[in-house]
Amino acid sequence: MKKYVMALDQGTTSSRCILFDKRGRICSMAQKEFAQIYPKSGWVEHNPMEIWSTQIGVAAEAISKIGACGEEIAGIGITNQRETTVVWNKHTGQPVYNAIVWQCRRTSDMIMELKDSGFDKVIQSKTGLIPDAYFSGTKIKWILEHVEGAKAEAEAGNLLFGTVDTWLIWNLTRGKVHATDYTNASRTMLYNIHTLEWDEEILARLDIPRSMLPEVKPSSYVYGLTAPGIFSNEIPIAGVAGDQQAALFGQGCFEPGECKNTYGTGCFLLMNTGEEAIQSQHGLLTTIAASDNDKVQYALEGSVFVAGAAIQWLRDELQVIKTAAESEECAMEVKNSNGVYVVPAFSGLGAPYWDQYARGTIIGITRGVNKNHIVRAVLESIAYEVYDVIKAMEQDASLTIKHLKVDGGACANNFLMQFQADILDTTVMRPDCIETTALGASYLAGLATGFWKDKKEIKENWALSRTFTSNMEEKERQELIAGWKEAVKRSFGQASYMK
Ligand SMILES: Nc1ncnc2c1ncn2[C@@H]1O[C@H](COP(=O)(O)OP(=O)(O)O)[C@@H](O)[C@H]1O
Ligand SMILES: O=P(O)(O)OC[C@H](O)CO
Repeated sequence: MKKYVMALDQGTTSSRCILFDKRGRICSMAQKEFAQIYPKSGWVEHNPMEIWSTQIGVAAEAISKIGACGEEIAGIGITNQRETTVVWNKHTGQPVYNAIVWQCRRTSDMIMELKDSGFDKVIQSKTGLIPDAYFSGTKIKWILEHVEGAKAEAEAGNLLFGTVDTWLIWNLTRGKVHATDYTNASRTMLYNIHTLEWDEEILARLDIPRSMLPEVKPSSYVYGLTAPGIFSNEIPIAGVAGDQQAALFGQGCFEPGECKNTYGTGCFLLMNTGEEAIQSQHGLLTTIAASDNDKVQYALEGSVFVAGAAIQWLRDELQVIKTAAESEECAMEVKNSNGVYVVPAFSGLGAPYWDQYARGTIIGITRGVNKNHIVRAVLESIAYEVYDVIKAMEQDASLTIKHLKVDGGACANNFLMQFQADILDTTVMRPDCIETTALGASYLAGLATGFWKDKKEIKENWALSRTFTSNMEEKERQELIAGWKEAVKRSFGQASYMK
């Protein structure tokens, strides 16, 4: 009997596996962090073999923790850090270079060239994206231009490209399936989100051979079976979606106007816009949302590059906290940030500013500022970043967001959630299950394999854990926001004059 759906959640900092039951409850979970590689300032890489080994390792661990067997698993849903780029040899399965991570800034100058020639407009109208080093397109170009022999091998049809979902599917099927889903394809900057095809004009401009690209399939669809020996039996890979689109689905945001915000390494606000691909006038992206059939749905997205990563920076680099959770205690020790603002533009700024050359900035330091003020200012900065993207979304969609569904690791922080509600003057709703990314992927797989009947059944699983409502006076809110806007301005363009 089928008891579980297995979600493989390959995030920026860790690989996770969760087994969910029919009611969307977590039955088993295993997680492993892996190495972040920073070869140069602004560059970020992962080892693709470590992505694979940690992901398959946590899958085995989650299964054995509860003594489950392969036969009890109805299907696998894959969800992943998006845009991160892997190129490998299709005969040996060996990557030709490390995975270039979505946060990596190494192709900023390539993007500037595209902008200078006006090609950014072509890209935006076809892909829905605001050209940036964030997306996969220029990362592939960089690998082909900088790895010895890669260009010729790619032209000879020997190299394959994939985002992390594709890399995992390839390994799970031992090279049988080279595919991705609509949501991940829509983050490559190579995919026309209106015609649902790889775009020949953009491929030609970036000099990327079409033969490297995976087939594109719906998010809820049987991609193939795991190869013999991977698990105790062959399990269908039946759901695939980029992590932010999976979270939107996992939160049950199926109708136009419904939105969620995920507080993970970065922060990603997504609003379902149904069959309409709205082009933002305020610095947001148009992207493909996950759906339960082969009919494509769209979403508006505000992508903030650094959120929980700033808490990790406090923990690992500054070493002012020992655990991420300790940031909440520090913030509550002080009444306010004592005039300090932190802009965590470690990887430039994404939505709504899109400044590739912005860098991290701290302003307002006086002699009385202590570590708790700095920690508090970092947490507050996450809420301000979200404020900026919410305001952009409200303008684009001509509506007011009165309730915000949240998820992701950092939404466990009560101080942050309260400050978020204060700054937005909006009710923040935290569900019982904050692992909605994994949950969304499992829903997609469970719908494709008949484990769940329909979206109605899924929606009934959503349960509220806690709401946060605003306690702040309007005057204070406006003063704080004005200070943030000033701080953001100071972060602009720093990398361009510090080269
Ligand atoms: N209690 C907390 N307070 C603030 N940040 C937290 C807390 N717990 C986890 N985080 C942050 O959340 C992030 C992990 O969330 P997760 O959703 O697992 O991210 P990802 O999928 O991007 O790896 C980390 O960056 C961590 O610093
Ligand atoms: O790893 P996460 O959860 O922060 O998500 C990363 C995003 O998919 C990047 O676009």
